[in-house]
Amino acid sequence: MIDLKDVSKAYPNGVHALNHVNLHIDKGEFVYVIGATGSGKSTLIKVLNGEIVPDEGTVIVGGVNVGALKHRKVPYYRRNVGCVFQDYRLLPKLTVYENIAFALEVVGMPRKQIRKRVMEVLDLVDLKEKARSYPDELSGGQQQRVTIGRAIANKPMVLIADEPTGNLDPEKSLEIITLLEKINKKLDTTIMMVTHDKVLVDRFKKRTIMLDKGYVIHDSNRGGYKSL
Ligand SMILES: Nc1ncnc2c1ncn2[C@@H]1O[C@H](COP(=O)(O)OP(=O)(O)OP(=O)(O)O)[C@@H](O)[C@H]1O
Repeated sequence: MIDLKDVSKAYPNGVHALNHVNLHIDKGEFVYVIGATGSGKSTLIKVLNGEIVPDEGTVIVGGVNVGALKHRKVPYYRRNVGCVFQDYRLLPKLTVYENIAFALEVVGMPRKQIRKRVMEVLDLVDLKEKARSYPDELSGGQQQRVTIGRAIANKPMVLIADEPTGNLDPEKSLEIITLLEKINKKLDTTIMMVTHDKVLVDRFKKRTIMLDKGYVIHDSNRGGYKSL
């Protein structure tokens, strides 16, 4: 599903954010990406979602050579890659229902189908009763569940979550990881989760990829910090 071959990226200031990264992630895998601040995690996400083009190497996601995409094709590609961020990024003037529906309107889904799909998604993220609420009427955990719902509404092949529990307390973090596991199992969505949360990584063990100064320094299937 995701294939990076010898991917390197340096920023104009000379920082080598990714160095000869090789990764293969199968369809349906759920992997953590960990590493100290500045180790290249966000840059890895950006080469995967087409935000930046690597200087060297190839990035293939679901058969698409992301680095070779023409600029105008990137938005179409992104429909297949759902993204969730630490800071939610919901539209404040739209309700929960409308926030999710909006993601489907922009891809041209017919109104009737949108209604059905949004209700399915609200059920999955367990927020049916909040459909008419606005983001600022929700807790952080609920807002993150809406964001996840919006990211998966269009049934992307890959879901990238950049520190999705970064602003949440341990109990809410647990809810989020459980929801992501449900999506991974039920929909077979490939998930890459960037995290600093040692407790989650140790408790919900998964393949764990560790970056350091732009290099992959560990890649362990056993999961948990102790396995690295
Ligand atoms: N736009 C940019 N221009 C110049 N340097 C950058 C840019 N973005 C990131 N960097 C540098 O590239 C390196 C990798 O940054 P990146 O944001 O990928 O790290 P990260 O692991 O996501 O860090 P964090 O955990 O703090 O989010 C860092 O040294 C950073 O300062």
